Amino acid sequence: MVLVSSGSVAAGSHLFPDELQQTIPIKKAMAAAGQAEMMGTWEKLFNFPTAQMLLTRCDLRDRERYVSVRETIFTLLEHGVLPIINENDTIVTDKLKVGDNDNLSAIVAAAADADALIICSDINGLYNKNPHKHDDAVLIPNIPEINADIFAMADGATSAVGTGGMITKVEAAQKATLHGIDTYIVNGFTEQTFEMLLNGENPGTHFSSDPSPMKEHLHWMTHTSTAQGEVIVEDNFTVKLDAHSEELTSDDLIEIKGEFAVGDTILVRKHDGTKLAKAKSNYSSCLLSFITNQEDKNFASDFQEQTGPIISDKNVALLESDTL
Ligand SMILES: Nc1ncnc2c1ncn2[C@@H]1O[C@H](COP(=O)(O)OP(=O)(O)O)[C@@H](O)[C@H]1O
Ligand SMILES: N[C@@H](CCC(=O)OP(=O)(O)O)C(=O)O
Repeated sequence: MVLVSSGSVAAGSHLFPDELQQTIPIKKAMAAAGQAEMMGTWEKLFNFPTAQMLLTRCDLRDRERYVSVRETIFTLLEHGVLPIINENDTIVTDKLKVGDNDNLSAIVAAAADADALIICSDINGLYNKNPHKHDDAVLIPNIPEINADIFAMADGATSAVGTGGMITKVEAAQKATLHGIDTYIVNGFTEQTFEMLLNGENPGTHFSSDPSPMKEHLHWMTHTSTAQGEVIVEDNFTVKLDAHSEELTSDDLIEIKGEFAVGDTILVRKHDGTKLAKAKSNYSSCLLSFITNQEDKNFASDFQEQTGPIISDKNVALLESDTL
């Protein structure tokens, strides 16, 4: 069991009673003060040891740090200590944060090789429309596949402390099920929920895991890692996932954007803006820009012959939607 818990901002808010507006610096201070109180509350409820892990997107998008996070989770579990994970709200900026604990929990579930992800909410599960706005909304007990129709049912949050409402929960379910993890959205306020879960019953909405999940490192690249830069390619370019073909050569490149090093994740994007794939770059942005700007095309092919392809087929994750 791994617990991803929100609550630091809410727990710390009473220490800042005169702040009518929760600005970002105030929220960060509330989180710093409230995180200890939140952990104290959990510790009082359990008769076994707990451990705190505070993460940011930076810790998860970097493969080395991600592997280190996994190692700590597994070590804690092996020693009977419950990892309690939250975002490190005190140091994150918009660029560095995951932002909501639904998506964070899906990333953690993937990192922990979880069998199931259980998202406890203030409502029984996903309804066909927001029940706080529509009296005739109906609970959907089983969702075999997440598609645009399912996303269309999900609306934002209505509570003062919730972030994302059902939208981020469906996003989390998509990340987890593609990793082969069964996902549940349940009501965390009722005891019956947990009795049913322990009996192997579904108390809310169950999203079935994908029967052919993505390979672990490709899932990480698609759903956790963020691209450090972009390579812009000709509009007629297609990514071939064939071990014998050159995936990307200098002839296909039009422009290099951003700064990235060897091993960083990059986005392969068509000139018309379409996102094609995320991939691990075997070249730095500096070297790729140099190669792209060479008049002598033989230079690039000679260079690649010795150094190898820009991206290799084993480290390419095709993108199906424009949202990742
Ligand atoms: N289709 C839907 N089904 C159920 N709840 C929905 C739906 N669309 C939006 N919501 C809202 O999402 C809320 C749950 O999300 P959120 O407030 O972020 O919860 P939590 O704080 O429990 O994570 C519900 O209380 C409801 O207002
Ligand atoms: N990390 C923040 C909470 C983030 C958040 O609100 O997430 P969620 O539980 O998805 O609504 C905290 O501890 O206050």
